[in-house]
Amino acid sequence: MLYIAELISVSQQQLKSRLKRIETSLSRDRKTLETPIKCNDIFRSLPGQDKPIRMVLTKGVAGIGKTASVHKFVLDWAEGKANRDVHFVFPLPFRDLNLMKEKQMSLMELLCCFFTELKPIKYDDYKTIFIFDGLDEWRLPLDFQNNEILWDVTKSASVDVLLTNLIKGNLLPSALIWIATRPAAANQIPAEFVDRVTEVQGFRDPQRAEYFRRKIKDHNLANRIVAHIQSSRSLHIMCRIPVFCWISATVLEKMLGEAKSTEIPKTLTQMFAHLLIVQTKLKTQKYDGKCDVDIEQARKSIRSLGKLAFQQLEKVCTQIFREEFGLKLEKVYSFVHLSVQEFFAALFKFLSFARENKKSSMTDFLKREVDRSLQSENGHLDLFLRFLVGLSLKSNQTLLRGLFTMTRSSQDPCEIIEYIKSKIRENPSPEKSINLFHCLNELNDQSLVQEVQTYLSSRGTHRLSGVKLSPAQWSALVFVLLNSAEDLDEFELRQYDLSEECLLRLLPVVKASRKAELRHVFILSLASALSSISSSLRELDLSDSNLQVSGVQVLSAGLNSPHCKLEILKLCNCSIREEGCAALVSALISNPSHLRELSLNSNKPGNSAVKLLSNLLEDPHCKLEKLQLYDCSIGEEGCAALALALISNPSHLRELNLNNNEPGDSGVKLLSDLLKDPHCKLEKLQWVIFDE
Ligand SMILES: Nc1ncnc2c1ncn2[C@@H]1O[C@H](COP(=O)(O)OP(=O)(O)OP(=O)(O)O)[C@@H](O)[C@H]1O
Repeated sequence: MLYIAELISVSQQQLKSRLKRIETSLSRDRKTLETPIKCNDIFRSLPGQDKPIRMVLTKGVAGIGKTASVHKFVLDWAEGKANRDVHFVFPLPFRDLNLMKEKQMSLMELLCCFFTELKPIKYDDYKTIFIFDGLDEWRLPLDFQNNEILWDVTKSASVDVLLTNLIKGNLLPSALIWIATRPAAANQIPAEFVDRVTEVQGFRDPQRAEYFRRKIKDHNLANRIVAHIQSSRSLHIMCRIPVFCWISATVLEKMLGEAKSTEIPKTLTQMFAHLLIVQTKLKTQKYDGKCDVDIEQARKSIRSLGKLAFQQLEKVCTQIFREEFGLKLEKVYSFVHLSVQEFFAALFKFLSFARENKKSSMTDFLKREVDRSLQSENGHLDLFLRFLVGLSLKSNQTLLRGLFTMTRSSQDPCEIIEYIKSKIRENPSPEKSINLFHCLNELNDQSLVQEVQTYLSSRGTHRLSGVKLSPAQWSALVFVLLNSAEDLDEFELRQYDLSEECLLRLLPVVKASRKAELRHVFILSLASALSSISSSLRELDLSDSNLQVSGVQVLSAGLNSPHCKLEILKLCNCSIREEGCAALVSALISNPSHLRELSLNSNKPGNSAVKLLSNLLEDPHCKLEKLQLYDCSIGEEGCAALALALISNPSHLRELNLNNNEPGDSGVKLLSDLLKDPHCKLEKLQWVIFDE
């Protein structure tokens, strides 16, 4: 273990320059703020985390690779490459569990149904993992409060009762549980039962390129596809999601591989329209053994698939086609991906309108669909709407003319563009307005986006200061920032405007960033960002804000939320006094906070608050590893309390900065003794004392 104790007398000038150096080196030291976890290590605690992990909730948007991660986990275990200490892994997709939703059975019977070779044994004696994939597809409520309590694995109940009891740990308490879900359904599992929340974040640049190079055998072609995707902003963004990589690879391999030059798809509708053409040709050649597509037959099957897709989408029943042998060898069919279903549904709706509805105009039809999608709370019609407006464009209809004859001429898109913009101006939720921007993109309208891009194009800080943005422009800004080609690693409010309005408007961007710097701002709204289940904020710097007691209290409420994932909190020079400090400590002490680093430099917590802080360090929930209390007027009493706490066993603290305080002789003595104590885990302690 490395002890660094600085007990030196230096002049104030020297001290300042030393501290400057320390600060500079600290700010250069930008560590990864999110901890990447390999899927095989999903139940493994990270260094410094003592609590065993029983229940993991993994979130991720459609097609990002949740099921792929689950399959990899099971495969590696089955091949003995990982988790060799685990005796049984039971993958139970929610989609298949739906087939059992009417039945009454015991957990044991349920398992024997899925795994026919299974013998009823005492699973409590074995290390067992249950994996439930696709919570978003589960069709029954999970009533954790009112469902009957079940302890016995041989006692019959409905499947939802079995599930709530497994998740709560009533049934097989030693079994580990992994649930994967799209974000919208994640809140069905109460946070108190979840030990770890992870997120599948898809491909970053190198992985995207690797995907195409592995999938496409011809190296030159693979490189051309990678270059094309990099050159198109929208494709580049879409390809964060592996399923879009698959679609893009299928389409682009064909298009770029052919000698004749066609316009390369840039929007989602274009890409899916090409996918339909490519797959229809492929089916004709591969399964029908013919060269030319039988147009009539293709139309018929696309229409039938479209009808099925549309009807099931309306019922929010999700998921071109995959055949599986599901339970008891019944054949189960599903769309390869929800987005494919959404495309088919939109195509069906569009063709039906074009064929049947002679009275109403296309624009009125689209307006009604825009309204319907805005009313849907869970967003299940969002992508459907994007495809629908995309299909209304003449260029996309021309693309599909080989397969369909459009009996109505397409209309000028100006009117529907204006209607969508008017809806954006009405300031819907950020998710809804982002989808409306995607719709504008499908209609090749970039006007609102270009407006805000002119503000953003000026480099430097405070670009929006003094600028009055309309609600639509704010939404456009959020859209641009969320869809920027670079991954959102760091958000700096000062780059835009240091106002509370700016912060509130850009909150969706703050939530999506891994790191946010919001210096000089007084924020009350932040608590909502911190406590939101979709918050990915790991580091927050509020230094130099006049937080006052109410500010700290609101912030503490955010910290108290089980969804808060903050690991690093900097509150330097925030006028935090005793009461504020106490609120902070009580938030951190009462819940399993993730905070590892806390900077309270240049505040005035007072001795009693320092004592509370010391209690916090002794609390078994506290995971703090680094505490900065530079220039906090801490006297002998405070130092003594801290020293005592650090001798206590559970403290994880590795670094403590007490520079520029007033420990007095006895404080200094206690701190020096502390370093000799075998219980103290400190690796770095600083208490520079300077001569006035
Ligand atoms: N790591 C990966 N490497 C290559 N392909 C991948 C990877 N992850 C996912 N894919 C591809 O993306 C498709 C969608 O992935 P997957 O089904 O795992 O997504 P999901 O997050 O479970 O989506 P949903 O919420 O819609 O069920 C897969 O069929 C596969 O083709």
